[in-house]
Amino acid sequence: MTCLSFLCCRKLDSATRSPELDDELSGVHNVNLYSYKELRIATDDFSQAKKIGEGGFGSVYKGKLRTGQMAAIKVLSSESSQGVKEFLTEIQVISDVEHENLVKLYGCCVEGNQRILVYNYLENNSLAQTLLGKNHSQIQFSWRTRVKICIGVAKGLAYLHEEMRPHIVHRDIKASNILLDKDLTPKISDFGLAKLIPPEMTHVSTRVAGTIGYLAPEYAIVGKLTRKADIYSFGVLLIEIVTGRCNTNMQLPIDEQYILERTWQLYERRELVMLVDTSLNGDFDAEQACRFLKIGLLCTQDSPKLRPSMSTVVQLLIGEKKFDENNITKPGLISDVMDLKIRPNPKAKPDINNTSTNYTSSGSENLDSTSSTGNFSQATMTFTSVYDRSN
Ligand SMILES: Nc1ncnc2c1ncn2[C@@H]1O[C@H](COP(=O)(O)OP(=O)(O)OP(=O)(O)O)[C@@H](O)[C@H]1O
Repeated sequence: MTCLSFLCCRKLDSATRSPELDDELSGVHNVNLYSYKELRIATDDFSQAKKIGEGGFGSVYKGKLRTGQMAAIKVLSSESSQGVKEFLTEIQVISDVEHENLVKLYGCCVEGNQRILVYNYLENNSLAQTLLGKNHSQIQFSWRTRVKICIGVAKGLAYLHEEMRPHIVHRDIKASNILLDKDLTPKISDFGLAKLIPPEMTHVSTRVAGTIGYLAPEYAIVGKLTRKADIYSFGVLLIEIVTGRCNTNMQLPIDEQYILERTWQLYERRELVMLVDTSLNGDFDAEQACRFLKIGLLCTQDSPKLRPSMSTVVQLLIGEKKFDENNITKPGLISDVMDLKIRPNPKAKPDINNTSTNYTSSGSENLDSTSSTGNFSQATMTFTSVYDRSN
């Protein structure tokens, strides 16, 4: 294990490293550099038995490091040039980040074609596989635990948005990116899509990346990225945690398929309490649960200006601050990939080099938009919208 800032002094695969990669790495500090050999030993040669997950950019293995620490070892798929970019972004972004509700990056491995990230191993998997993937988990998510998870995620995001300089927008807040440690403390993971927003800028224009179902309308349609896009995704996640269901479920009756639409309907009928996860068997604080659902609606307002900042969300969740219900209007909703094709921004100028809509899945799940389960909506996607003018 070597400190990455010494990398340039070592003739480590310099023949196979691009000058671009060297450039990117020279700016990265505070990250340990692991040899491929150490990680191969830790994972029994990346054996199936040690594999714990598969994400959009590669496979994840569990392994014991030489120090005795358990680690989650994420091997980037070697064909993906986009993956290398995500890899470098992830290192740059999280090497400086330390917070109870953010996954800790121990270090990385850059040898030959290998790009590997080494994280703190979290014992209790992701919210997607536990809370929302009910059949595969023994974990009981009591109301207290859910409150702790919602507040923890909100604090982690508030830290990225407001305490980090430059501000960090995560861009892919969703249930599969919230991991749980042995005490069910939530940790936000997967910073590969993160974007840094310098303090003087209000937003950056970017190729859209994220997960349908969690995407803020203004970001999905014209690629305008601000912290408010994460706040929208957090609102969707908050409602998922209270209700115990995925944001999209095509197997439900038509007016219940999209969780935001359903939440709005029941809010208007003053019947929000009916949405709370029935597996709690009524063992929850109804006032608090309805407040959380209303905060979810506030976070997912169509106009980004109407969404509260994350530090305000934390205060609202813990009851330190109150909100005016008159401020809640119908949430914005992107329900279908097709929406992205047919709703261009009339003010934006098209880029002549980039006039087609190009959806590239980086996820491992079924991206067929006719899928009856609606699973496509939970995979991370990157796509270039018609009016994208950026990177
Ligand atoms: N630090 C970790 N500790 C324990 N398990 C982890 C850790 N990181 C990832 N995993 C497991 O590996 C799986 C894949 O993670 P990864 O971040 O690569 O993709 P994802 O977020 O599920 O999907 P996508 O990249 O398409 O958004 C996770 O769902 C989780 O089960």
